[in-house]
Amino acid sequence: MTDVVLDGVDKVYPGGQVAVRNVRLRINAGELFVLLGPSGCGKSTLLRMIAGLEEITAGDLWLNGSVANDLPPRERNVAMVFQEGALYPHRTVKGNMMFPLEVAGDDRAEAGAKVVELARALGINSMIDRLPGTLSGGQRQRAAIGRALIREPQLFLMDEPLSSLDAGLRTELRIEIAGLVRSTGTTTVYVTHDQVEAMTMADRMAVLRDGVLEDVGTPENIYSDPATVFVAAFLSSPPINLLHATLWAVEGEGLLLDFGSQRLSVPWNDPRASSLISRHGQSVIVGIRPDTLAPIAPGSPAPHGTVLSGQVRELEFHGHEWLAYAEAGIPTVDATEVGRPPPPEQHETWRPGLRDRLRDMLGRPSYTEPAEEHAGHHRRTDLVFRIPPGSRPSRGDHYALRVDLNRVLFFGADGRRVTPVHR
Ligand SMILES: Nc1ncnc2c1ncn2[C@@H]1O[C@H](COP(=O)(O)OP(=O)(O)OP(=O)(O)O)[C@@H](O)[C@H]1O
Repeated sequence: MTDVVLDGVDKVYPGGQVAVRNVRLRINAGELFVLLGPSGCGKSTLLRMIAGLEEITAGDLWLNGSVANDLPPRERNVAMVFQEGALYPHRTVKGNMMFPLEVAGDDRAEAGAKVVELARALGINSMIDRLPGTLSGGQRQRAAIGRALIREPQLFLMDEPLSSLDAGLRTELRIEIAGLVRSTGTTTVYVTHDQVEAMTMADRMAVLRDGVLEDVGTPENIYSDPATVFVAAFLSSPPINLLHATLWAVEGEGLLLDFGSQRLSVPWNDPRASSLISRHGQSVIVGIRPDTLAPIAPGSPAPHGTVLSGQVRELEFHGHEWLAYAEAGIPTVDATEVGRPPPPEQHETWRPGLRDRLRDMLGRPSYTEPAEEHAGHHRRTDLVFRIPPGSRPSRGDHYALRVDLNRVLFFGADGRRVTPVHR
């Protein structure tokens, strides 16, 4: 087992392409650690630097307490599996798995027994005498994983090993891989762009964007307490509602989230109020996951400041629930835009009527100043929410939705969380 530390690591490819920027990360010995992010964010580059297949431009890589920047790959005791695990086509599964042991000069009988044992754990023991060309994609990947693990590496690196398989097989194999590497205790770094794979497999995970580490933590941490808008959006399926609001501190009422046509209010006794008040008069991004919105039966009372409403425009039936897309007249934010330079046509949206009323109430001259920050690119789109099965919703229906304010997330215009992130 090896622990891996990346200390301020950069990668700039010849030609100037910056793939990884100042990554600081500790992967603990024995951990199944997932690197998650969209295509091109630098996941493979980071993995290849750990393997020694790519030079580190700046910063240090530590393996087991020693700087390993210049350590040749063969001296790192690392095994790697790629998207298409390359097997020797003229060797059987057993021959492929035996190969690393043969090279190391291991006893043949002992090596053979080891291969059979691992093949059994991987569910391919009945096909160890077959050639790779006669196997399915999933079986080939199992054999490639077997060949990588047979040497009992200190560090196991996997680069999207399931991405060429169909959905059912991916689900089956991800459970098996996680079980296998946990049972061996091998430190494993697993790269994927699939958030479900990351959340279901990882002990801890990191989310990368444009070569920058946006967040690191357990899947539970990152899902419920994301550091940035990008992370919240990347891990949300169905998509998180990211609503643009202006935040006003209103005496006697609480922190008013003004969405233009609708409002919510966070009471003063909410533990986040002390952080939110510093954003008085500014743009914020309010993150509301669909499972944080509950349809209210017509006529049922709801506490003041906890309800949003919309008219259903589209419906999707998912068996265990309906997913509704409702027009709510609220400007929404595109997570991929936040934290990047704003488009030139962007401008602050605010309501002079409300601003004037609040100025009168609080007597704070700052209301007359336009907010300095901008929260990404605003579009008027839909509010996504869930409707329990058994209902018979229709397009055009009006819904009032109770918002679980405790689970609402607040981000600044730069995409970072306004309230403290707990790790
Ligand atoms: N050899 C190279 N020379 C120049 N640029 C490269 C090279 N390899 C990768 N890049 C660039 O570095 C960035 C990160 O690439 P990388 O392959 O690490 O991303 P990734 O997150 O693994 O993407 P994917 O999921 O699509 O494989 C990309 O912009 C890519 O175009």
